[in-house]
Amino acid sequence: MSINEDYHFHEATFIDQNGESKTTKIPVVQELARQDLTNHFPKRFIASAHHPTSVANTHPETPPVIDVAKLRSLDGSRTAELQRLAEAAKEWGVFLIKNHGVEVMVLDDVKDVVKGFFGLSYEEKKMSVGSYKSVDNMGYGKNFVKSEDQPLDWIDRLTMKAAPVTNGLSVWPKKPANFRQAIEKYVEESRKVVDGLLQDLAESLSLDQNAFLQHFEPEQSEIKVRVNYYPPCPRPDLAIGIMPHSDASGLTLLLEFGATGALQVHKGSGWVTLKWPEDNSLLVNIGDLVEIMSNGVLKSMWHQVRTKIDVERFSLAYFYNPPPQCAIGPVVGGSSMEEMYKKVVVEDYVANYYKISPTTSKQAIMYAKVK
Ligand SMILES: O=C(O)CCC(=O)C(=O)O
Ligand SMILES: [Fe+2]
Repeated sequence: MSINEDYHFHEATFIDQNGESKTTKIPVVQELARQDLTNHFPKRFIASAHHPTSVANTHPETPPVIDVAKLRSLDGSRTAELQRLAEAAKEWGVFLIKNHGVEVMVLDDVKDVVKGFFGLSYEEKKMSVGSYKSVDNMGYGKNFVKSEDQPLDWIDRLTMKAAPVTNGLSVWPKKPANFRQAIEKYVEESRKVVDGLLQDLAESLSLDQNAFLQHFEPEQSEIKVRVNYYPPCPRPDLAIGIMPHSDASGLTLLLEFGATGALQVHKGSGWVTLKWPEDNSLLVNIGDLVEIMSNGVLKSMWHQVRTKIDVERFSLAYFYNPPPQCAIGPVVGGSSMEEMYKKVVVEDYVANYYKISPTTSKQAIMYAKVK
């Protein structure tokens, strides 16, 4: 069987270094993965030269687990849990939450519709999903593609704007029929969780409880939902699921299922593989915008996703941002701390992030740093 004819392509349009608009075709990884690639792994997916695998630690670790029930309790356990939260957020930039209050049924429905969507044929997926024209990195199959020769991620993805609700931009899949309903229910429930965590994080840093949350105006704040599907990969030594990046969000809430032990965070001098049981815990990571608001006391997480040889993995990333026109800057809470970041308008920050990404190091945040 020829490896050139039996899969479809996504199209990605980008502006090249000469300012010209280019379109490149990206294989649908889910279909590519069904072929026997052992002896001719496609060159465009070889990322190992850029991201050597040897630096990863071989013993996966479970990130700190924060008990949201304790954070909400009225007894002494709240203070101790706030302290643990501050340590986790500062030391890891990422933590798991349990007892978060999002119901198991809601999570199960999300898992079902996501699996259902990726279970459709390519034609059905395309027919089921509308398109975002000229909106960066949104829609089905779009990726951080900025050139013909960059290594491609071993991933198929679908990104939607879940809030504010707009009629002009809609890529909600029509199949499975309850896709939108299931994700919107999850978004509604998770929002309470992330709003609470934004307050807890501020409080844990001895700031006013609403120091971060005040920017997340309920009607205009943005929630993007990205569904990631990583098919089994015959060469995890060569390909990467998502290349290293930080998220251009305030907070990101991540649900993973199918497999664990693929997300890696950069900690200390190397990559740490994160592994956790599929027990409906959710992972929270600090995004660039909270790094700015916290004046760098919290650091957005530099992370990447590895591929796995024998199992497929799914994740759903929920990116929570203040309204696009909102200006954010460091909250130093009356302390004498020098401001290390400038005030930035959220949409300008995000536009710059997409303009320069992908990057090989944490560069996007430089846009907001005081030189
Ligand atoms: O799949 C994951 O674990 C992480 C996904 C991610 O980093 C992203 O979508 O930005
Ligand atoms: Fe990410």
